[in-house]
Amino acid sequence: MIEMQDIYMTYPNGVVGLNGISVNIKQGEFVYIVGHSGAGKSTFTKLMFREEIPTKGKILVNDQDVTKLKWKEVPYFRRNIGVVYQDFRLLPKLTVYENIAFALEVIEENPKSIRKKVMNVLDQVGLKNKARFIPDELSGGEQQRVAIARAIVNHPGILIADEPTGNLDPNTSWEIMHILEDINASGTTIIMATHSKEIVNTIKKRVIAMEDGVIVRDEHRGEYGYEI
Ligand SMILES: Nc1ncnc2c1ncn2[C@@H]1O[C@H](COP(=O)(O)OP(=O)(O)OP(=O)(O)O)[C@@H](O)[C@H]1O
Repeated sequence: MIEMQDIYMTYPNGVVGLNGISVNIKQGEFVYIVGHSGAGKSTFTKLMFREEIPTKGKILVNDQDVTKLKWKEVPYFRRNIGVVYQDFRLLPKLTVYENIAFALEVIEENPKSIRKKVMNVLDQVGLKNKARFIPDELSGGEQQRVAIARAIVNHPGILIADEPTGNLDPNTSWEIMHILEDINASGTTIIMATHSKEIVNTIKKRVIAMEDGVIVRDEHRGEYGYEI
């Protein structure tokens, strides 16, 4: 469960990112965040995994107030949240296997359990045969699947996807969406910021629309609602 209570966020340079947001997202929901560029979508998601701290307001993730976490508590808190980005953000010199294993090595798992988890998650995203490749040897869609595998290898309760199909062609985008739907079907909450009208209007989910740092629409099985 994610609960935001009256959240305001002003960046250090004075730009207002969020201007009074309250929202509840239940475990297992799939939520699209839509809105024009600069509306506050990324800011909204960054607050959930403590990439940013609000200027005012309370954010509860599974009853824990994220705004009150000490720096040393942040890595442990983030184990329950996977994040994927438009530009994949894989480590270019590491293989697919190593990119995913890295996420487990930093939390001191034993090598045998790491191998099992990495191969299982690669199987889940259909990339078992590419474990030894480096990111440059993969298509954009494959790189995004690796990024998703890395994000879910710890079985997080929440997956945040910030424009995960933004760099992909339509066919590849649908493949990524089907992977996200499968992950959601296993109980993971998915929060996805997107500019894709076609995806939002085809795979119907809750839609939160933002403008100028506030929520202007929040609908169950909503529409994209913008002409972009
Ligand atoms: N690190 C930052 N420092 C200062 N201002 C920022 C920072 N990040 C975002 N902003 C500003 O905050 C506002 C909201 O930005 P945000 O990135 O959340 O929008 P967005 O809806 O995700 O946009 P896009 O669709 O282009 O990704 C914008 O005015 C933006 O310029």
